[in-house]
Amino acid sequence: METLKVGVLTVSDRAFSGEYEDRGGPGIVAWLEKGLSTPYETLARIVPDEREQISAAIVELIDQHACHLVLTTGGTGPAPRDVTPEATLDVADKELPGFGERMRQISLNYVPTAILSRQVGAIRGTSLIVNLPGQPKSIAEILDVLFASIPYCLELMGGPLVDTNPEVVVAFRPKKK
Ligand SMILES: Nc1ncnc2c1ncn2[C@@H]1O[C@H](COP(=O)(O)OP(=O)(O)OP(=O)(O)O)[C@@H](O)[C@H]1O
Ligand SMILES: Nc1nc2c(c(=O)[nH]1)N[C@H]1C(S)=C(S)[C@@H](COP(=O)(O)O)O[C@H]1N2
Repeated sequence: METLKVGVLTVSDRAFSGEYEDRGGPGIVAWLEKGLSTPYETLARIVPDEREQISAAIVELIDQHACHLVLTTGGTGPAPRDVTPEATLDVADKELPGFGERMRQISLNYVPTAILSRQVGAIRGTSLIVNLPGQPKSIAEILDVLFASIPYCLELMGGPLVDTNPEVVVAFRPKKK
């Protein structure tokens, strides 16, 4: 049985330069540790808010390291240097608009500024890319709900069977006819 490979990409000028310690990448890894009940591996990268470097990191994680899922954090807002959604779509074959819609809907339960995130979900080849905001607390706020739809998405894309810890989130799979 193939093991799920997750690319974890922090997009932050200040975490990249060392001005502050990255809490985004470790926050995603910590969420996977409590949220997943099936085996997985993670590969983490940090890049500054530079469109080409973000795209290159996504391509490296998927094309060279065969990540089935890439979770990014940061750079989704309206600030001039926020370009993660554009960099994601630059290297995507298809967008999955429901991911952005659902994530903003979830986040509105926490902050009115949820609408400022331009985060997207997209497909490159047979891999799923999901943008999370930069606020470290937003990672669990979103994944605790959103991850219900990710295992079935990975399955439909031909990826490994992934299951979740039901105390965190229950993976939804439609019943077979
Ligand atoms: N990787 C991270 N580690 C720790 N805190 C972060 C990280 N990314 C963002 N934050 C926090 O969340 C806030 C909002 O994130 P955002 O992505 O908008 O960052 P920013 O203000 O554009 O700056 P930067 O790109 O330098 O992180 C930041 O101001 C910072 O306090
Ligand atoms: N769940 C959740 N979503 C959130 C937030 C948050 O704290 N929690 N912050 C919002 C804010 S303040 C901004 S500006 C946007 C974009 O954040 P980013 O530029 O750090 O990606 O995400 C929004 N989405």
